[in-house]
Amino acid sequence: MTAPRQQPPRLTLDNVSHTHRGAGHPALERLSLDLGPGVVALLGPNGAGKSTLMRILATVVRPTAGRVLWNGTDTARRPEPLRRVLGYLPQDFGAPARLTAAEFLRYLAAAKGLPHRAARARTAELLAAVNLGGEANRRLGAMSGGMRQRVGIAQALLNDPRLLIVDEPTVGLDPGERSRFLDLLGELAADRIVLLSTHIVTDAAASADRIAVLSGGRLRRAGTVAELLRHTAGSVFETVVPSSELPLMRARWQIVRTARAEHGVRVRLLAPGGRPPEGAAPAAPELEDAYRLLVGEQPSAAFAAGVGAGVPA
Ligand SMILES: Nc1ncnc2c1ncn2[C@@H]1O[C@H](COP(=O)(O)OP(=O)(O)OP(=O)(O)O)[C@@H](O)[C@H]1O
Repeated sequence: MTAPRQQPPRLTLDNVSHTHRGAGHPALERLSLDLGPGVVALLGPNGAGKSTLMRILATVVRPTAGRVLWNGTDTARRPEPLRRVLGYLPQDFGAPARLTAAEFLRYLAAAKGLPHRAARARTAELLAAVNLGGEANRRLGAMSGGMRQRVGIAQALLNDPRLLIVDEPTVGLDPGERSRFLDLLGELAADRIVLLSTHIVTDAAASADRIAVLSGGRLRRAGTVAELLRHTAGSVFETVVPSSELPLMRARWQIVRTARAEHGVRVRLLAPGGRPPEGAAPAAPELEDAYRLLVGEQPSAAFAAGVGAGVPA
């Protein structure tokens, strides 16, 4: 007999706003999103509202307006259905350095009420799932950052969550650890919603099925990488200028990046709907371009007022 299939989880944000007590401005404003299984990256700069949103979704704080629905149930009125199936890896999960990976997981399993034998079995299963089967007896204090983060994921999986929230998980990991960790999130997302917050565009590009770009408490756009790139088509240009012209370029256009070139500086810039610099060539958009366009930091205002007008257009 086959086990009955679980309904795919569904998380709906309906006009969610939040103003922290005593704060002069909202941390989140009228945010709406509908999420199913897969990795979703919340991508935004510092102060965008990512942590506030994650704490609302983890039912730690309530939105001051709007609703969050877990499989149709309002999580502010009835948080238990979501809490039962929630896994959370905060930025620093306070790994106790003296405990081994297995001791730490067995301790948490016992705290969640698992009997001794079940806790041992679950610990072994989870360490294998995060590719740490051979490291069960290594102390957390003797692990690399990437290994510790995988233990962090293992603890978040103890209750086999349907919603896994992971806050800025790749900070401090080297490139190899980072990519292994992001691959693991992808594997875990087959039948779960994995919500990853990050300000690193390449992490979002490498791991996410969908990306929600947040800045200033507002959802700027959500979609697949392809959808975000389509939105950016026709706005990205590259040109080479003498390095002395760079400040003026910055005053007039949003610069994505610069690189030294043989005869000056290669500049990648955004000119949405406007005029690119004379001689600039259109470039195929990348996620970094889409993100910068959506977050929309403007050319330096100090220059833009006057000096920028001197740049040849
Ligand atoms: N407890 C609080 N009280 C008052 N204001 C807060 C509080 N927590 C966050 N804020 C403010 O809310 C806004 C959003 O902050 P939040 O921490 O959610 O952003 P973030 O995207 O997670 O940023 P970071 O990447 O820096 O953690 C910021 O303006 C922040 O100063």
